[in-house]
Amino acid sequence: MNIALIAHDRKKQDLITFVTAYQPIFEKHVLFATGTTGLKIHEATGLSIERFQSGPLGGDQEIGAKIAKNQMDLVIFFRDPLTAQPHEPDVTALIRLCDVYNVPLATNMGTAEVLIRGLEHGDVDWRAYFRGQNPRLEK
Ligand SMILES: O=C(CO)COP(=O)(O)O
Repeated sequence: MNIALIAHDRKKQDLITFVTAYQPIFEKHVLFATGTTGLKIHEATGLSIERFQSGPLGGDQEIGAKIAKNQMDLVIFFRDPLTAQPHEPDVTALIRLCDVYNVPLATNMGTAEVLIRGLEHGDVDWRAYFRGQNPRLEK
């Protein structure tokens, strides 16, 4: 599965902690991230992550483009609900595209726990069928 990892600055440590806790699961999938988030997760875990631009410079939109092309299966986006973001329209657009394409989206750690355990349990396998692929054959 293709998984996008994104966190606003005050949520980055939470996401690093989360990915570290579930690293054995994340290792089985293809990871993408906005620029700074991806760098920090890579530094903390050594996981291989394809990085896009930093969020304020267009990274959210790049991930949105992959969603629009049916190339993203799950999005974990730890938003900071208490800090205004200069690129708020991009954040809103990314979340909107997840809803347009029925891509599972966690915007906080509580939901991310449920999603990642469900992923391991095969509950997201329907995404691969949706893409016309066998979920057991792809990384
Ligand atoms: O701003 C972001 C998401 O909206 C995240 O971007 P960075 O990962 O580059 O900090």
